[in-house]
Amino acid sequence: MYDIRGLNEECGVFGIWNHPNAAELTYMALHSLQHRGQEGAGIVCSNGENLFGARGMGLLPDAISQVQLDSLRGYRSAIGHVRYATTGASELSNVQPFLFKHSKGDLGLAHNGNLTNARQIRHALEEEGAIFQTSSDSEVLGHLLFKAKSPSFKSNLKAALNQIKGAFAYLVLQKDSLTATLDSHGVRPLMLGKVDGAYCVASESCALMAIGAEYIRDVEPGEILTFNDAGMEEDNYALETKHRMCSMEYVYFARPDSEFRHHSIYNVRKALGEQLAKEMNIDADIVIGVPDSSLQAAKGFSSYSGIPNEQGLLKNRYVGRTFITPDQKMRERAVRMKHAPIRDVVEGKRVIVIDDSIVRGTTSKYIVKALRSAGAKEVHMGISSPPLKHPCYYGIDVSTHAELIAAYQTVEEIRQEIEVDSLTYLSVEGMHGVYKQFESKGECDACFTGNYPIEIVDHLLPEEKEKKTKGV
Ligand SMILES: O=P(O)(O)OC[C@H]1O[C@H](OP(=O)(O)OP(=O)(O)O)[C@H](O)[C@@H]1O
Ligand SMILES: NC(=O)CC[C@H](N)C(=O)O
Ligand code: SF4
Ligand SMILES: [Mg+2]
Repeated sequence: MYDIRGLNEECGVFGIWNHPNAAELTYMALHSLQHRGQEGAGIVCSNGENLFGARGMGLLPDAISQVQLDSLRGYRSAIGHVRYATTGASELSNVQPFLFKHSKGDLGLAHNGNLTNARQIRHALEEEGAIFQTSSDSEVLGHLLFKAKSPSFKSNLKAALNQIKGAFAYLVLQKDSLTATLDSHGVRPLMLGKVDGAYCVASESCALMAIGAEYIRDVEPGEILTFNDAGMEEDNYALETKHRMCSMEYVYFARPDSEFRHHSIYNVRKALGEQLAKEMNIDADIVIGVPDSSLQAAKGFSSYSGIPNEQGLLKNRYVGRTFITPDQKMRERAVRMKHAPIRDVVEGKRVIVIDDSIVRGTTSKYIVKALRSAGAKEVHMGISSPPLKHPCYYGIDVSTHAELIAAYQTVEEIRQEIEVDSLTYLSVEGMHGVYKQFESKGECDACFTGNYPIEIVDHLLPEEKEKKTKGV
């Protein structure tokens, strides 16, 4: 299976404590997080004594059947997960939440992110006799928790969290508590909410809205929230914390109706477009966005520049993931199926087309050709994020160096390759400036700058990533 999307998402998690419809609400919330992962989904529930789970491959309705969901009805606490693999193959054993059966008590585990020292820890644990059930990085936390000696779960958890490195929003379900925790840099989003008096947490606030929950606040870097029958306990495990929220969450990954720090992603993307217009001094007749994720940036570009915003491209919403071979020719065909120009809108016009990113250049190359063949007089391209030059090790499948066109070509070379009249990327400073306007306290920008905020211990070698991408 090959995914024609240029950028792949990165898992979503949801958890709820003490609600009579825990499983159903988790299912609904996962539906709203489906854009974050389409390879598999699962739910683990607690009846106050034991844990039970259902999981499967594919989109949520394929992964969890009505019969399975019915079997989880009536349990009062649950965690759920939608997966896009970053470490470990795309197969059922790696679909989360993981459910550990142990004499110390059952434990459910759901993780969004990617650990950068999982291989090292796993190797050490295997040397001591541990037997792993999956090839996923996420499983190591479970082993560290069961191996710990203290009678206090909290102190075992803190010790384990201080051992793992990387990006993580982890949910841990036990018979008497639900724990939510974020890595010390807060790379992945996690939101706290409340519905009918029950606490819940979700990767994005759109999932809270979907179930009618109140969105209370964002979970902070290094924070541990414990929910049990006494309420919510706020704590933290990290000696040092920094805010390094993933820049690409704002640019592309999160749903536009989601809010970070109570500011909508919609408005952030519009502001990215405005900032791009400030930096891109090109005159044109119309500005169009590449649907869907770049429509807000195009709106922002238009409102700052005064150039009218039109819908010049139509997206076939039924083309997403396709089962095609990963050669360039088929990829190009798939992109052609996905976007169609509207001739009446672009004919005879000087067009500025806005996209949020260029990964391999497949989308932009096709779109430029398509706009020209529909009669566009000039085609200028504006990208509402800086050039993607480095892979991501923190839970997003931002390709290998070899697949990132900006890793080995200058902006002028890319301009020539995609055959566009001009090409402008948003500056790194411009991007951070926009996030500041929305009360963000600091962001990761490693895929643009190569400045990785968290140590990468395991170093997934480019060749290995290549193999993974090709499903070898
Ligand atoms: O340079 P490329 O390799 O073609 O990748 C870049 C494209 O990938 C993403 O869109 P994608 O098609 O994944 O999904 P979207 O419809 O959500 O924008 C991104 O928004 C760009 O349009
Ligand atoms: N994208 C993610 O957050 C994936 C979680 C985990 N690293 C996995 O591969 O399953
Ligand atoms: S490297 Fe890029 S995609 Fe990965 S967490 Fe940092 S900003 Fe996000
Ligand atoms: Mg796109």
